[in-house]
Amino acid sequence: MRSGRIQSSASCSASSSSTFPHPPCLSSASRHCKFPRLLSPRALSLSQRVSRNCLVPETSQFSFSKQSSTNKKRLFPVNVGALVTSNTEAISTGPLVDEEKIGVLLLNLGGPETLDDVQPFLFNLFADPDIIRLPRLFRFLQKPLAQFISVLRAPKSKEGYASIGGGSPLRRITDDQAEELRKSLWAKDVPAKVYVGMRYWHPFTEEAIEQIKKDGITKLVVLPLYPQFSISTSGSSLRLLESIFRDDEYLVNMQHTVIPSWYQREGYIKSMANLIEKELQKFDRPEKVVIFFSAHGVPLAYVEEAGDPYKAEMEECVDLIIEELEKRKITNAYTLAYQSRVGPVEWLKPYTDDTIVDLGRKGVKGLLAVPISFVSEHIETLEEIDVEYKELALESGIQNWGRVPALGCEPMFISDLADAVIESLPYVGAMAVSNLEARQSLVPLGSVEELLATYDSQRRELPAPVTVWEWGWTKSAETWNGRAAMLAVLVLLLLEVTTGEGFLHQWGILPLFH
Ligand SMILES: C=CC1=C(C)c2cc3[nH]c(cc4nc(cc5[nH]c(cc1n2)c(C)c5CCC(=O)O)C(CCC(=O)O)=C4C)c(C)c3C=C
Ligand SMILES: [Fe+2]
Repeated sequence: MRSGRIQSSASCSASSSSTFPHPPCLSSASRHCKFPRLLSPRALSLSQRVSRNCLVPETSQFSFSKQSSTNKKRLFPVNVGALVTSNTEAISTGPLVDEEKIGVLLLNLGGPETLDDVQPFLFNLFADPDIIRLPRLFRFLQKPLAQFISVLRAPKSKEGYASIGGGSPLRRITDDQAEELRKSLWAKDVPAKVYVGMRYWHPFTEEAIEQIKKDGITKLVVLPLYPQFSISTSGSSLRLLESIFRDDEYLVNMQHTVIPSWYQREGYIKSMANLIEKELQKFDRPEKVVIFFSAHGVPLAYVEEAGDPYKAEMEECVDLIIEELEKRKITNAYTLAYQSRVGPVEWLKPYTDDTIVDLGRKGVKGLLAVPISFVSEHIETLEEIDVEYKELALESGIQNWGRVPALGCEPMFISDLADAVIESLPYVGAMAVSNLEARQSLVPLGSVEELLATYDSQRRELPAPVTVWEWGWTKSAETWNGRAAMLAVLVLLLLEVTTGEGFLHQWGILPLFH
């Protein structure tokens, strides 16, 4: 088989990435930008607020100098004069002095730690308006609906978590990453505290923020632990942060900046390439193995209707890893597919399961799965890839299977995250508290709200990507009347679940879900 991107026939829908184009906006200039873009090229064209692809020229770096008289350490950004921005307030070019207390807030999803946590964890997930976005009129149903769906899904999810030891390893791994990042920052002379804020389980983002306030942090770098930005992950966490910040006098005055995505950083790309290179060597004939990038999916509407940059960022990320491998003379065939869809709405294609079957049919004998959207082991690597997809691959005629581990605490990766934090420090901007508009929109100079506004400005409702819609949320039902009718049915079902009375109980169906 010829090396290069494999075009799976499973990927032939219009929405697929089968031709693997570079998004037109991702120029080679931006691809070699060493600094995480604060706004994606798409964001740039939409907002016109920042007039470049890369906020920090490659020559830009920090130097430390000690004030001989006071022996106070100062951090000076060098070469910031070369920055071009129409929003000059966005960049704090002043020195960071000892009185500043730097904090780094790692944002992550969170996962149930025990089987009893599964249903409440799912409730939190489905209660998130960035996961199920209801029409404005029906927003009051968000929580009852989340309760209903979480109760329905819990048994299936519990099975999955039971098979990986009774809970998610996410908290432990994220805590380890936070500690390693802290050590790395200190080793680079940046005495920062690192906090973990989870979106759907402990330690919740609110808990992390309380600690940040107690510790008197004055400059905060917000770092979502997702390499690529999605409205459903980093976007959701940022939206939560926005609401916490807006209502709090301390936080409104705290300077912060966000690193929205960092998949293009050299340290991350090289770390991924190292892991792939190492795993390939475990095969008898490494050059024959297809490198199979499997990313967590999102519903297609997120990309096509809400402008989620996730797909474009994912494709560029794969390209960069492949380029790095090619530099090492590793020219295996490769492909990208999307896993973990829930519900009947269309998700990003090609789907991982379809693609595996397709590759088997095409005679591929060796496959190396590379989870690419998340940097910790979790249920979808440990169960979905290691068990379900492996089984499917073997059934499909693929004889040799391997899987690249998640990055976890890989030293080069952690060190690169520390560099990303340090490089972002000059962009930590103050909120103009006196400026009512700024206060309302919580846009301290190119941060949380600016990102949200850019990617998802209209906040349109999206089809709910959840199982409960399977028996009714079809394309033809996508009218207001249809939605209203379905919601009415849901309310009836909800009443039935909560009161224990109704037609499903009469027919003996509903107790199955308890
Ligand atoms: C980049 C990563 C992720 C994206 C994008 C994402 C979108 C997304 N997820 C759901 C629904 C569920 N996700 C669940 C678990 C889960 N999701 C991610 C990552 C992304 N999700 C991770 C890392 C995990 C696992 C955490 C762990 O405990 O190990 C679950 C629960 C598990 C299950 O029942 O399958 C659900 C449900 C949607 C609907 C969505 C986009 C809209
Ligand atoms: Fe998910």
